[in-house]
Amino acid sequence: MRRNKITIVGAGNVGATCAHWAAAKELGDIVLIDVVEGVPQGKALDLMEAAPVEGYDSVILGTNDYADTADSDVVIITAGIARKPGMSRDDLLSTNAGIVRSVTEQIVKYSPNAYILVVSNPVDVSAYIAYKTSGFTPNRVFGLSGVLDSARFRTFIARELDVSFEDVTTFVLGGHGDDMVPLVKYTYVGGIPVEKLIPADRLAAMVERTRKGGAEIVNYLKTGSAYYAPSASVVQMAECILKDKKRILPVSAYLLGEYGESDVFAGVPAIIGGNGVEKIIEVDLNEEEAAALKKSINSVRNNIAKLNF
Ligand SMILES: NC(=O)c1ccc[n+]([C@@H]2O[C@H](COP(=O)([O-])OP(=O)(O)OC[C@H]3O[C@@H](n4cnc5c(N)ncnc54)[C@H](O)[C@@H]3O)[C@@H](O)[C@H]2O)c1
Ligand SMILES: O=C(O)C[C@H](O)C(=O)O
Repeated sequence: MRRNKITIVGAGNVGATCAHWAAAKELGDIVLIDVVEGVPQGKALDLMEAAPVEGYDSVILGTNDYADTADSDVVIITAGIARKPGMSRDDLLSTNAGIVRSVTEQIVKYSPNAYILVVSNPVDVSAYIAYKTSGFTPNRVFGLSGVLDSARFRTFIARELDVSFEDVTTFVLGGHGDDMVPLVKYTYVGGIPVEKLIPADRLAAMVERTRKGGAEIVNYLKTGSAYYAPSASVVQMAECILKDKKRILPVSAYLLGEYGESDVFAGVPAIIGGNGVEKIIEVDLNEEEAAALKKSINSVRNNIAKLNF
């Protein structure tokens, strides 16, 4: 029997931590690849040497050679630079666009049947680049945004109410930027609408904190951005594909008319299973929410317009 094979491109903070979560969940064998020689090899070996202690059976290979990634089932792209205090995610575009494009070319060459999960920022634009470069169908290329953003919102709500994190469900629409759209009206705590439990002004403050959640961590770390919650989030997306879980998760997906938008990536709720993005779910939005979504998607479009596609 063949094990699942997961390639993680970029062996930095997010990539290495993805390998950690994926191994701990025994999602399959893992290849960690980076342009820097020695780093993926060292981190992969270190992580594999934790296997006897932790009791997982994932073989973890570090490499600089794409031939080792051949026939991957899922590829997670984390390659590129991260922002520092004072920068926006969009400031990363000029560097990361070329990296995502060249990485995608290599992935497609060696793993023509893979699902590609994009993390590198600005993620909605990076996912667009990976999608166009790969030539894959849209269900097979999508990006990390809403799982992370909604995990932040869930965390703030759970701490406010001192309840289990697991009991809070919500989702976030739009691009993974400061104008993302957390949806209070679709937020529940143990099945109870959150608006019945938390006053409107407190919720508004939590929505704002969620929008700036990435920057909050960057301002603490100073040298880079968040990686524990991001890597846990994208590994959950990989798990949904590999186990055909059909969970409804907010992901950055290619829109073909949904929410009135086309030829753009943006965060939307979708069924994620063995066929990747199996169905995008459209929810009712009031005028204010629809306008906020349009604004957020327009900033993704402005960045896409800077690319040569
Ligand atoms: N979408 C999200 O929600 C989300 C969340 C967290 C981080 N990110 C983004 O993920 C990216 C990685 O963040 P990080 O904290 O791991 O950064 P990092 O600097 O720790 O790691 C990036 C790694 O990419 C490698 N790399 C650079 N060019 C490469 C190439 N051509 N091929 C292979 N590897 C290459 C670097 O050598 C480095 O090891 C950043 O762009 C960051 O903004 C996105
Ligand atoms: O904020 C960043 O630059 C990284 C990531 O997109 C995040 O939301 O943590």
